[in-house]
Amino acid sequence: MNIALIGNGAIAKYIVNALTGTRIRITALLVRPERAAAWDGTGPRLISTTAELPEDTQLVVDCAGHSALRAFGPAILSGGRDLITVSIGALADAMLLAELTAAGQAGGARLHLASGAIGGLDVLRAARAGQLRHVHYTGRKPPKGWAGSPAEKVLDLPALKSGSAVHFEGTARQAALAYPKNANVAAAVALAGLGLDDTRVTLIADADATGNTHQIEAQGDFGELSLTLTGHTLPDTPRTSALAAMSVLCAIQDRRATIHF
Ligand SMILES: NC(=O)C1=CN([C@@H]2O[C@H](COP(=O)(O)OP(=O)(O)OC[C@H]3O[C@@H](n4cnc5c(N)ncnc54)[C@H](O)[C@@H]3O)[C@@H](O)[C@H]2O)C=CC1
Ligand SMILES: O=C([O-])CC(=O)C(=O)O
Repeated sequence: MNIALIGNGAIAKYIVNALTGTRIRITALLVRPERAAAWDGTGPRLISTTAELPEDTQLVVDCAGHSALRAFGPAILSGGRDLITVSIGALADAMLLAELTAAGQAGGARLHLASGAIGGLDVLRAARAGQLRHVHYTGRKPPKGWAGSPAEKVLDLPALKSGSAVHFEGTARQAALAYPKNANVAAAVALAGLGLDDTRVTLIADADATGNTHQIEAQGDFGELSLTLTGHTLPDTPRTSALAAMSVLCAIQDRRATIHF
């Protein structure tokens, strides 16, 4: 199978590394123009437009973030290529969601949402076939994991040396739009379950946290779900859980499996 990746950051590096020497070939990395212009000819080819995607590319994988999904997603789908994304919070923008849906329908292609840094989405998806009454997601990271996010406006993150502080409470849609690099899990939980406007979200900076903790509390006709996942982060970034990168790899590998979840 031949795939292209969007992005060249922490998640993309994990995927490139994991796929090296396997039967899944990376045809190109879609990156910002200045990065593509500086390509030295080693490693996967660097390109900056979807028009440059090598013809034999069967699948594109977004590991870059909301702006990249917005910039490249519609053209990839309308061009007939399936797309896997981790930038799930971008779908909180109703116009982008409509654009991606129309592009997929026009091109006969599908957008697959990687499960990302959380588990339990299968429970929520099945549970909503009955009545799902309440879903609350709590995301907890060490202060440095929230650097560059709106948490900086609410808290003095470097000064938080012990204990924890809430810096966001609201809906999953509000969280996803305000925290593009930190609330994709909130959006995934919402899209799997009660939806972006009815899923409650709490985001916490915790000086005592050693990794990123994700909690789901849900109730409905199915019963009750209480899930806590304490994730290790990727070596390149204190912000991103390793499981997010692993879920992308899993989604890619699933494309080749005859029997899969
Ligand atoms: N679903 C989930 O559970 C998670 C989702 N994410 C999403 O994945 C994204 C990537 O995460 P990391 O690899 O840790 O970030 P990173 O900052 O290490 O890497 C992002 C890469 O994408 C590139 N990029 C960003 N916007 C671009 C654009 N418009 N065009 C071309 N290249 C672009 C950057 O230059 C960089 O190479 C995050 O921004 C976040 O939105 C991250 C963690 C968990
Ligand atoms: O990687 C994580 O732990 C979660 C994250 O950043 C997100 O939800 O966007």
